[in-house]
Amino acid sequence: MIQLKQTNVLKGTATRLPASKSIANRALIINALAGGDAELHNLSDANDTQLMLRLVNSKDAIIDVEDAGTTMRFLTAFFSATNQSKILTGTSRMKERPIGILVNALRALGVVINYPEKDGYPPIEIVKFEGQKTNHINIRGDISSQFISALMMIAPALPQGLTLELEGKIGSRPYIEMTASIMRHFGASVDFTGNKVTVPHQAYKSAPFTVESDWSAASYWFAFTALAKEAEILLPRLSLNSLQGDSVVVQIMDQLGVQAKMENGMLKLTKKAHASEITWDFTHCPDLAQTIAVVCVAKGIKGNFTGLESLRIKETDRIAALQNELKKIGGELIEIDTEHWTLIPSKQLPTHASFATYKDHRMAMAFAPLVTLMDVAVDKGDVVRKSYPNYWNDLKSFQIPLTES
Ligand SMILES: O=C(O)C1=C[C@@H](OP(=O)(O)O)[C@@H](O)[C@H](O)C1
Ligand SMILES: C=C(OP(=O)(O)O)C(=O)O
Repeated sequence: MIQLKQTNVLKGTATRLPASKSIANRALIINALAGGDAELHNLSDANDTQLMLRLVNSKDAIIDVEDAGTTMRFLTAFFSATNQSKILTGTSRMKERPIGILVNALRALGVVINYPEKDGYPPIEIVKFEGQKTNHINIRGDISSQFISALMMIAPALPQGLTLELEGKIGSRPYIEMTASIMRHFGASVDFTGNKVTVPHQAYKSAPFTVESDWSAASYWFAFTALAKEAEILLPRLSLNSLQGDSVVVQIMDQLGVQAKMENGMLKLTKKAHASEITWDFTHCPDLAQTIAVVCVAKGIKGNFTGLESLRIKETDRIAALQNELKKIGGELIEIDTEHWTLIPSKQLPTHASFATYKDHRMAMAFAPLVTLMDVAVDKGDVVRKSYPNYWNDLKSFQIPLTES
């Protein structure tokens, strides 16, 4: 349990803001396919990236990805394309996160894959790649973009290359663009236009690469700024012109009372006036939804949200987790229909609250900024290691009294 004492003036620098695990995990896969000798700078110390770093070269027969979605999906494609027979497994939650769409695509390509436990879910057993059977695959775009990114990254290594036709709604599109962009950095030609991705067979080229800071992690500092009485927070190594779709947090938080400006190479966050209601579609930035929901509830801002569907299959069912925990501060997340949610803000905040985290790093990190308004307890605080291992240390550096028990 992490106990935080109310602190409503925040001034300083989040010096340990991590590098993006999404970017790092792509660079690690592509570098391995390129021969593995590129200099990769600023790799994240996040557990998801540390897992990828270790597992991509592992000679073990059983690969445990723990709770890392990208590591699971990207390695499934990587070990398939490189014809390494492996069993990939993970936490009990990972065994509930779907992988059937990716496995079906790999099977169509010519990979023999079995499900040792439940059809459509990890663990999976990669038996062998029998040779490429097709170079054209139709794939749903609405469950997880990670399946598409995984296939794109191995496509140059496939003898016939690969065309992917994305069907239905495409979610998390910026993550697909990010994949294309990092592939191009490593010398690959990729075309992603409309709903079609085309990647010819080709060799990746080794090239030095530096990972940007993580915009999803930065979102929590926007939340601290939005909720504090006074704030001036500096964030290092962030680029406004980012590969990361979550940099859209600048526009969302502009409506929620945060001004963000580049100053001397750092992003400076200060307070400004805010709207009384916000309408936002999270289809392309699902990882920001928890941060924004907490800020809206605490600041009395009504939310009209769409694009939350994929939240149900992340580290936890994030819709259910938000509904439970927002209630504790007087907020309500109401499902209007399968695509629309209304967020009712709090009329009166409590003086203290204790939050469960559901083994989800983003539950812990999204609720912590409430410390600017009340005493906060966060259960199982070490979940942050997935993406931002130094989160609590960064909070301490802002003089927020913190005890662990
Ligand atoms: O490709 C990536 O790095 C990611 C894609 C998104 O997942 P979905 O595509 O499943 O929405 C996002 O939620 C996840 O944190 C990271
Ligand atoms: C959904 C997330 O990660 P993943 O799907 O890679 O486990 C996340 O970091 O919020």
